[in-house]
This record gives sequence, structure tokens and C-alpha cells, in this order.
Amino acid sequence: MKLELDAVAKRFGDDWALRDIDLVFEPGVVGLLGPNGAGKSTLMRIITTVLEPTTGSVRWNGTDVLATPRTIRNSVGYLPQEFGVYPTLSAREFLRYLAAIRGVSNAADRIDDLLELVNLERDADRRLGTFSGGMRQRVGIAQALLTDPDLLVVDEPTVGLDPEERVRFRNVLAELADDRIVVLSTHIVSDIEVTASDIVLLHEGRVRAHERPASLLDRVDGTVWEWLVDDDELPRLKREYTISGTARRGGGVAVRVVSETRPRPTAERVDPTLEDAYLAAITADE
Ligand SMILES: Nc1ncnc2c1ncn2[C@@H]1O[C@H](COP(=O)(O)OP(=O)(O)OP(=O)(O)O)[C@@H](O)[C@H]1O
Repeated sequence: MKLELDAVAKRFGDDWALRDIDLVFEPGVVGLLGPNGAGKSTLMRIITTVLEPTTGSVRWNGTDVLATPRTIRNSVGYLPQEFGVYPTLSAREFLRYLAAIRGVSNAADRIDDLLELVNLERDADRRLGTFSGGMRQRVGIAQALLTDPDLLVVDEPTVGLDPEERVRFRNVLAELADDRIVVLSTHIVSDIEVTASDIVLLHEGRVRAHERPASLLDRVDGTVWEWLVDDDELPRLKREYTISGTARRGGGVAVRVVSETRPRPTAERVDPTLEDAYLAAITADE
């Protein structure tokens, strides 16, 4: 199983949403991380053949996707960012309906298995209109898995989920990635911190990094600092440095800063987090 993007770029009018995208994905969770407007959804739409790139090529297991989109369409499950459900159908009816449209054979058994996988067996016959955001997202994952795809693409799936649902969702995706490629986009570092085998940092349409989480951390090792400041110093520090966190402590504010050099004599080096690495990468040339 292999997905390859070679010099992919996408232009909307005069603006490039993506440029120079060279990526290779293999089984595991690939976390596509970037701020709003970075190009994550555009990249996912290209991978799922909803959009064609302006230039460049996409290959699925060696076959050119643009020439024969069917090769990847038969292997991909997609949960788009805006996923609509029919509120008057039950979860089971909705999945049956989608299975019929997609020509899934033995759909009843498959749907039972999927409802169990996403932990919705007990609510399977309730109308979708009564579901919480998290439950709907789980229906979204179930529909993306109807065809047992080798490639699962999920666009910001944790938006609107409560912390408990977020953790559960993360675990389901990690399990699924044992034998398939799961591409997950998010702007929340903790969504992928634990489960991603690879992280792609996307910013302003370009790949800033494509690495394992550990090597992203290595990049900022020794450059993260913390020290205590007065409230009135904060605005100036914000102009001067990349601040990756603040916490009220004792008589002041503990600031966390990414900087090549010691920012203040009292600043102490601390262990980096993925959040620090992310911020350092997306503010590198600002
Ligand atoms: N159909 C379109 N027409 C014109 N511009 C578009 C279109 N789709 C995306 N864009 C632009 O391309 C850029 C990347 O958008 P994209 O939705 O891919 O980003 P994103 O990283 O998914 O952001 P978000 O997290 O906000 O969804 C943005 O500047 C956006 O305005």
C-alpha cells in the first residue's frame, strides 16, 4: 500500500492553495497538521479525487490516479469536513442507504460490524437527528469504512467532539491504521501526538516538515525556555518571540518560548513538546 504525491500544486484563481507537494504515505496514521487555510482540505480532496491538482501527479500503488481515478476511488474511504446526515433516518438505515449506493455486498453484516467498531450498536436504531456531534462523527467514520478501504481520509474529524469522544475517536483510528493508511487532518496537536506515525506540517500551502513525531521533537530540542514574568511584560515578549504557552503561577506568568538562544538570563531550558515544534515550524520565517 503506497500513496505518492509528486510536485502537486493547486491554484484557485490567482492564489496557490498548495505548492510543491512531494509526499509518500504508507500504512499508519499520517497526521496532516496546519492552521486554518494551510491547504489541508484541498490536499485531501485531491487525494480522494474530488479535486484535480493544477499540476503534479498522484499515484496509488504505482498507478496514476489522474489517468484512472477509479483505481483509488475503489480503495478510499472519505469523511469530509462537512458531513451531512439525514436526520430522520436511523444510523443503521443511513448506512444501509449509503451501502446500496456504493454497491457494497453483504452490507447487513458489515454494518453490524461497523456499528460495533464505532460503539454505536445500542443507538443504531435511533434517528440521527437525536445524535450528538460525536455520535454523528462516528457514523461518519462507519460510512467511510463501508467498503473496507485501504486508504481512509478524515478531514478534521474531532471538531465538535468532547474530550472523552476525542480520545475514543483517536483510538479507533489508531486501531484501523494497523493495516491501512489513515490520513487525518487537524489543527490540534494533541489529536495526533500519540497516534500518528508520521506528521506532515502544512503551512500556507507548503510542506514545512514530514517526519516522525520524535524527529520533529528533536528539531526543537534545546530551544524551548520557560521563566516567570510580570503581566505587563507579556505584550512585548509576544512581539519578540514565539510564545508557545503561558500559565499563571505565583506572582506572575510562566511563559514558554521557542528561541535558538536563551531569551533572558533567568530562562530555563525545558523539554520540548510537539506543540512547540509545530509553532516553531509555522512561524519559522515570519
Ligand atoms: N474552492 C475554492 N475556491 C477558492 N479558494 C479555495 C477553494 N478551496 C480552498 N480555497 C482556498 O485555498 C486555501 C486552502 O484552503 P483549505 O480549505 O485547503 O485549508 P485548510 O487547511 O483545510 O483550512 P481549514 O482548517 O480552515 O479547513 C485557502 O486560502 C482557501 O481560501
